[in-house]
Amino acid sequence: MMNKEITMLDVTLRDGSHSMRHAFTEQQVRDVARGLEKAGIPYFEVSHGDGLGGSSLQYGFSRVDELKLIAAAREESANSKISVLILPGIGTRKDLENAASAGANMVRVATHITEADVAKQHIELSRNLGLETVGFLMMAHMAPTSVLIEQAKKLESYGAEIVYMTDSAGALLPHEVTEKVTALRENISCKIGFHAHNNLSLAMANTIAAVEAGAEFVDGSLRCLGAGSGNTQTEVMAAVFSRLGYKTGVDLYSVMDAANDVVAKFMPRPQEITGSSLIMGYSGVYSSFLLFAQEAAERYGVDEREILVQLGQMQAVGGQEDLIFEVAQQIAKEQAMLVK
Ligand SMILES: CC[C@H](O)CC(=O)C(=O)O
Ligand SMILES: [Mn+2]
Repeated sequence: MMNKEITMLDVTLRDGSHSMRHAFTEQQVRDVARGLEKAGIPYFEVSHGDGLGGSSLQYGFSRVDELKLIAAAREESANSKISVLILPGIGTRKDLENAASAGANMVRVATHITEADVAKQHIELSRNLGLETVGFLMMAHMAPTSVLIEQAKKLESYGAEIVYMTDSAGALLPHEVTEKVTALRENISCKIGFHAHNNLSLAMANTIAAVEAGAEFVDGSLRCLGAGSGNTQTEVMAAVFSRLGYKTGVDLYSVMDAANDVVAKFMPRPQEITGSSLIMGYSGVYSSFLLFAQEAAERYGVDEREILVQLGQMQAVGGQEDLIFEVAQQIAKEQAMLVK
């Protein structure tokens, strides 16, 4: 039986920005965009890893201005729609207007799982600009399903047309995804999306669980290029959903070519599940903290896993990147006291 449709959204050029230390060149973006367009990927996202306006000392400076990258991607894609991510408090109304002028069709307004209230203004603006509008709830493992539902209802009431549940830490297990997406399906009427990270090697399994429970939009990245161990692998997802009898509209060989002939050629390291990214999934730490934790571990001579475990215990959230260095410094101090 081949009927059920799902919509794939590729985040290589946004979540992959974390893994690239925000150093995408215009040529890389053009090549990936052309590959995704050729493969028939219906949506792909282009922004700084931390969303519009993310280029900063706190999150890392972009090598090339994201508006230039969005405009370049637009030139390469006639059919694929371009999404941008925005975190209220980082990206401004002006950033959103500029992204729309540069060619964005969709805006995903991202907040921590308990903070949907702060998305209202950006969702309303996005709707007024005529953009497809998504509410994107991050770090979903940190709240019970009742809170997820309450927050999703808020996003829907502000005008979100799609609500995403985001496993930012790659910490959710398949039965938890099933339970949460089922509850979303029963409680909101807009479409549901799911975004995974592969820190526990569960991104594909969790994405299947989400779709079987009612998600219609699913994120992936080519060769998993994304924060932590990366995302559900786009080209694998195209193959798996085809085997499961879903229609994606994506051409398998072309999307494999984009992954292997384009992205694999410039990615700085393979997206493996290392000791650290495994701990991120295990302890529930924001995937984009990975490279910061590695840097902090090196600077203070401590085990990066210790830093991540403590960040998990502290329930650190996005925006608290400076905490990573404070925690590393504290661990180093404690270790020095023990030696004395
Ligand atoms: C910092 C934004 C973040 O990378 C968004 C995202 O993809 C996630 O929470 O997984
Ligand atoms: Mn992500």
